[in-house]
Amino acid sequence: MRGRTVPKTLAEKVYEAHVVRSTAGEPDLLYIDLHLVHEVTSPQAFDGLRSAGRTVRRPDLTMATEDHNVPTLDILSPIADPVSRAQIEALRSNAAEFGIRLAPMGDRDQGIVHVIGPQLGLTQPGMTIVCGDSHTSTHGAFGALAFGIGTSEVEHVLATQTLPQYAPKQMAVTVEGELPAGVSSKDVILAVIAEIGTNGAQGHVIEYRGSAIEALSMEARMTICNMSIEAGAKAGLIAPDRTTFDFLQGRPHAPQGADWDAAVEHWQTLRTDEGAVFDREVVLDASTLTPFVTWGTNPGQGLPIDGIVPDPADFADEGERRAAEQALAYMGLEPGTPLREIEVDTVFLGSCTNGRIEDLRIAAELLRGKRIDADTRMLVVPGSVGVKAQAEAEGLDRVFLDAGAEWRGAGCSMCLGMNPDQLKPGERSASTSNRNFQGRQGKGGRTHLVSPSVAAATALTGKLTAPADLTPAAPAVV
Ligand SMILES: CC(C)[C@H](C(=O)O)[C@@H](O)C(=O)O
Ligand code: SF4
Repeated sequence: MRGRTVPKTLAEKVYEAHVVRSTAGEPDLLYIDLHLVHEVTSPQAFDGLRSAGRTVRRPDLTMATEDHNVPTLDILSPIADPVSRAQIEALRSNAAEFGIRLAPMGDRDQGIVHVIGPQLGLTQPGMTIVCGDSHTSTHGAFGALAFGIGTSEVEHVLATQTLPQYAPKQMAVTVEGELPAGVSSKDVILAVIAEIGTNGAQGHVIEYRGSAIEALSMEARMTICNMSIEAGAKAGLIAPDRTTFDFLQGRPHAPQGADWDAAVEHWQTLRTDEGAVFDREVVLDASTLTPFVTWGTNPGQGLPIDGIVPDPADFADEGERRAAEQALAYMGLEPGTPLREIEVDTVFLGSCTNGRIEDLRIAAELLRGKRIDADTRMLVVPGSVGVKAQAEAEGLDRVFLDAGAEWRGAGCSMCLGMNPDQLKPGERSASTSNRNFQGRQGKGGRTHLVSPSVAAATALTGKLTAPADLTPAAPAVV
């Protein structure tokens, strides 16, 4: 009888293919295929290399960009904030000293680290990808095992191109059926986090699968994988398929010619085996989902937009009740208020969650020929210079400007306000980013996480609004 191999998940396959050393009682040593670097989490790592007299082991597998601190207006003037300026300057001198490719402000490849990796075709199926940034999970949309690391680990990867790791647990999020019109992958992931909580996937890699996931574009898949970390997951991934290969083909770093064919042949094997065991599984019916918005101060405090601000007293769990009380006090919200009645000052369309071309197209379609609410400001910040150029080639910048929105340069921007794009104390935003923590978008700022279409609809009315609310009711049949 032939021996049977144990069925494996996709994440297990990618992990095991990269183990270069495994010893009982010790972490495995994992080979890293791609190391992305930005200015916030790298300065001490380079300092460490320098003081140990070490070099970067594989500069060719390392790529740096400026994103968190970059101004989105007037990028040619010196950065006013001394901390921001120092981080950018440190990255520039470190990249030059250690021979690492850098996309600085003004470069055509500059942008948010998780937007440029896929855009350049650096992100590929089956890879291990790390970055000193929690939203590295974004790259899992290509069937890569991609996760955030700390600054000391950045130093380790720079020096050795490897990382000590323990095998993560496996979780499946299966979404079957068809998403209703106006419901996006952002709503799916907000619904998942609302269901399992911000620690629900702790220690796990999530594989997203099912017919609703397979039907998503790469941009939409990236949005879902991006927020895996907000459910506490180590990483999130999706098996590569035709959609993945079509997205990658022809990109600057994608394999070409015969190498491309060989790569696709290999990538097609990157699937979870029949019978592979997951430690946890969550199943969602796509047809029941609606636009989701958050009302609180963590990404799990979200509800369908048809809902009302919850009453903390209704939470059975003591911890959740306290968290809800604190969240409502910070957010300045009263229990029972319909979510649709919440007025915002600012709409932010951008970030590594929803700052890609498809996100801008979706929002622009809703704004075309209309004016945003007179008391609401809308900031549109493309995720990269490449996304900005593409949007301008399609005339989307005009659509946003004609609607009264601001069209900015590429970067993280108001996602976390490390640059001048911030909320003032007490101001409220509808934001397509991924975190609604206290003070995240500026001290005292209040954030409601939404999808790009809810962001655009909200900009038009000045209140949290679903795109379907804008469509005039169909005439009654006589
Ligand atoms: C600055 C960086 C370390 C941080 C992260 O790791 O996620 C940032 O990108 C964020 O989104 O909060
Ligand atoms: S856009 Fe936001 S979430 Fe993404 S890397 Fe930048 S700060 Fe972090």
